[in-house]
Amino acid sequence: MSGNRWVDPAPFEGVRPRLPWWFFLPRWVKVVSLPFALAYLVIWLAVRLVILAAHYPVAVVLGIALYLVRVHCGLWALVIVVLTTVGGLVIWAGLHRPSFIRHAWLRALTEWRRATLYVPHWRTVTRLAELTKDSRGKEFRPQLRRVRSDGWRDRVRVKMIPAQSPEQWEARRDNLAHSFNAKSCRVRVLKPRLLELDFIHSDPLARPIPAPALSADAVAANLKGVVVGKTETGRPWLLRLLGSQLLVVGVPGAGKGSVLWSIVWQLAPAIRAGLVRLVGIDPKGGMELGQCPDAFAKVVYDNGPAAVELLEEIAAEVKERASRYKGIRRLWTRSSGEPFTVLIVDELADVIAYQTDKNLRERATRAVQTITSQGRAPGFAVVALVQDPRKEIVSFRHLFTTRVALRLDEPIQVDMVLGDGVRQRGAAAHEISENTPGVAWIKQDGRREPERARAFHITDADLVELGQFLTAGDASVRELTGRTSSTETEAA
Ligand SMILES: Nc1ncnc2c1ncn2[C@@H]1O[C@H](COP(=O)(O)OP(=O)(O)OP(=O)(O)O)[C@@H](O)[C@H]1O
Repeated sequence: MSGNRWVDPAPFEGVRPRLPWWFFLPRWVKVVSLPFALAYLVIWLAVRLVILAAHYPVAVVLGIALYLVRVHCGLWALVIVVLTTVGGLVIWAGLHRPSFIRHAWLRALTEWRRATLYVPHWRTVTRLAELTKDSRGKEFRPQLRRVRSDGWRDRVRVKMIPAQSPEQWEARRDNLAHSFNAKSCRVRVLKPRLLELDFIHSDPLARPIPAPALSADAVAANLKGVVVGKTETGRPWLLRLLGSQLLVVGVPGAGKGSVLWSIVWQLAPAIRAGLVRLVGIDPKGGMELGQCPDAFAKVVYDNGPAAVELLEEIAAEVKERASRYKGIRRLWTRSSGEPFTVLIVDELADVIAYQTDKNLRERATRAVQTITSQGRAPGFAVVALVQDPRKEIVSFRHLFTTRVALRLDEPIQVDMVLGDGVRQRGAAAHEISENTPGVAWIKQDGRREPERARAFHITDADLVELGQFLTAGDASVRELTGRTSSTETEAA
């Protein structure tokens, strides 16, 4: 007050303390509920301990064992046990490295990364990346679940908060990768509300993968899963040819040739036995397919009338076989007695888009469309290689059920090849290094998750060997190359 004038006091701006609801309960209610509250607390603590032991089994078991040794046997016994354990681990690693890495090293690494990286920073990172939400004074936080380290990547399971979508996590892949010291991060949906984040630390496909020995067993060739390389998880990269059409896209030097020759390499025994027939078109004058012409029943080194006629011939065969199969079989099988036909077109754009003659262009496009759309059942597969995935170049990309994106220049090209949303799930084909030709992202129709893999490195010497394998008998190939096929090794 100044003089007799009333001055309003400043409004109270402090945060009133929020007391918990049970504080206002009558005293007798509190006394009655106390044993129940204590029992609940004990159960909660026990559950937390079990969860802790499940997340850190190695540390918990080791810690308890060492503690018991120290208490019951003394300090020297503890030192001896520690030295013996370390010695045992070193011997194990020396004798059988893969099992040591799998059962000891990766388990320890998992617990280390969880304890030192993900648990301490999870709350801060999710808050700063705006993946948490405040509602009515309550914070909703995504839960950090199971962590598994594979060495080159950490798989981190996350339970999303209500009303959150995987896209929100996909949009923050880079933020998460940097926050957890990883090179990149991928988001996979395991089931509703449960995600798995892959934090990538190194590239398991950094080294070229040599071609395996040529198999002499023609029947072993599995057209539903031709092994053309290795995936980043260490499994074989299987490409489906039977019932599938394949589009391989990559900038010059991305390694399209290695995908193409890896397919031919694995089909070689079946080609030699007449179970599979290869037909090829190489508009680059034979620069690619001319390296092993013996693999092909028919091959044209041009994009002119001869190439278009070959395409039309195959299209006519597709229709003729399809009409014969009608009502007899729904999908080609070996018992049909006719060879499975693989049409390989190196640089498809030269045949259907860059063709100067409009008439030839339209005829070629029609024929390729017929083969890709109707060839599935009668046993025809197209393996089309192309550098430019734009719609103007290949207007019928959707007809290819398996799409392989090797190194590309721009993110938009990845979307064109693999389809919308696949890049956001981690398939960053535009980020594949120039130093790793043959590395690709693969998307198969019907499978949500894309796969990353590297094709075999088929060298010029391998192509010479392939040519000899296709024209000569096994013995001469062995003499020439000194390699033993996998089936022979098994037989031995
Ligand atoms: N899987 C692979 N592993 C290791 N090196 C590879 C692999 N694939 C290709 N390379 C190497 O990369 C280079 C380019 O490969 P390739 O010629 O197959 O690329 P491309 O995409 O077919 O190029 P272009 O479109 O110009 O024909 C070659 O030197 C080859 O030896």
